[in-house]
Amino acid sequence: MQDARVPKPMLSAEQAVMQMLAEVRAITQQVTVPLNQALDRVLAQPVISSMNVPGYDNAAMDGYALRAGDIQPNQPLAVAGIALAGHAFTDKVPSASCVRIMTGAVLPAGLDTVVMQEQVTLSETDMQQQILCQLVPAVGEHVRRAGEDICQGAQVFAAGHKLRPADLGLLASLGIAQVQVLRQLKVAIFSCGDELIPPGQALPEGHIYDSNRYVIAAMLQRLGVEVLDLGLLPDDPAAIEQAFLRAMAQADVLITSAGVSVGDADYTRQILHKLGQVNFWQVAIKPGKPFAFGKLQACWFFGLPGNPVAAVVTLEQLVQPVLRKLSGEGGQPSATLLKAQCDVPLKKQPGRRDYQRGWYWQDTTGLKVKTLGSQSSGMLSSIANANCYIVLERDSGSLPAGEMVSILPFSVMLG
Ligand SMILES: Nc1nc2c(c(=O)[nH]1)N[C@H]1C(S)=C(S)[C@@H](COP(=O)(O)OP(=O)(O)OC[C@H]3O[C@@H](n4cnc5c(N)ncnc54)[C@H](O)[C@@H]3O)O[C@H]1N2
Ligand code: MOO
Repeated sequence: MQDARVPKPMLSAEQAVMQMLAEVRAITQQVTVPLNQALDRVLAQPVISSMNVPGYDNAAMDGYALRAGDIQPNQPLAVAGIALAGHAFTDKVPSASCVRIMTGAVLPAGLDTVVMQEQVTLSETDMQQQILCQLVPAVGEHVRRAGEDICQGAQVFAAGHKLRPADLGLLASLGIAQVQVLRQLKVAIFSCGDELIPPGQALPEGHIYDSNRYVIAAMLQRLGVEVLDLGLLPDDPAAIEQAFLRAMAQADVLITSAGVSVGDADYTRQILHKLGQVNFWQVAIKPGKPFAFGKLQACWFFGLPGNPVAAVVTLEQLVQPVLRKLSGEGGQPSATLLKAQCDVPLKKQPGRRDYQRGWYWQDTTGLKVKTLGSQSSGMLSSIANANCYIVLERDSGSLPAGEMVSILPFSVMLG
């Protein structure tokens, strides 16, 4: 067993993430879900379009469909009929004629151009309507061509794509009513500690409310995984071991918070060593230094630090990429660091990369950011009131107000 008192070399966040990513493999089981339940699900197979979208040439504007070559100066075109969306227009259109057409209606055979109704002068003689074009249109103007959005046979999405709201619309536009996706990753969570009380109950002296379970469950929901909440446990080895065994039997992943630092009163560490292989790491980030990762038979284990903000930061920055890989997500979005001018001085000690909680906004001179109150890793208000991290690299010390700093807007897990 490792001796918790022996200082370990600190890993960078990138090293920790790379080591974990190298170990895990994506789940492979597939399920079929109807489109209206497919949001945030990961495609198990590529989607190939079996049709053109649009399926036919149609009008992009309300106006008149015509042959551009028929337009001669001061020569009106006779209106030969009307083409409405959803209704076939089958009449042959004589030369030097046009058809009144509505947006989305099929372009009548032989015609090649639509002129907006605002750009024609309409007149009527002997029950016959006719138009005079005010401008000479380019051939094909205001016509949406068959297949110009999506071509029959084209790959629309690759396997591993996580479906977003617009994607569901696009699949619907192809007539796809259900999709083959990977089953959801099942993530068990629990909180543990004699000092913890569930919200809604009276708080005895020397106790705090269990907040980590609520933040962690909500962040996991945002990621689109299935959450198995095993509740709040006392510091009782039998109860903790039972919860571990349940997670191992029912979940792909177990995420706990607390018990990963050097304190004495944690049975968690002993039980983890008994049930599987778990490494206790020191990661050079603040907050979030103590962190555990390993495997309990077939169940991956992530031990987040107990301090609430440290739990949030490690879940978002270290665990999120691994959960995305386990869920089968390909081409994970890389976090985009932005530059902003910091309105306030920042306190920092060199040694770890800081994820200070900040609020950024745009003003006339560019992006600005400020911290909001204390940066203690026990204070959830520091993250609840923030919309980004101010990322200060390992070697950096304190900074005066006015410096340009790197900011990392919150990911979907916190946004
Ligand atoms: N001597 C040292 N002490 C500590 C170190 C260290 O390096 N040397 N690291 C500190 C850091 S950094 C962190 S972070 C914490 C992490 O400790 P643990 O993960 O072992 O967690 P605990 O000590 O059990 O709890 C820490 C803190 O979090 C509160 N907590 C725990 N669970 C919850 C919950 N579900 N909801 C709300 N709050 C929770 C707990 O009451 C403690 O206050 O260790 C430092 N110590
Ligand atoms: O993880 Mo601790 O301070 O870094 O809260």
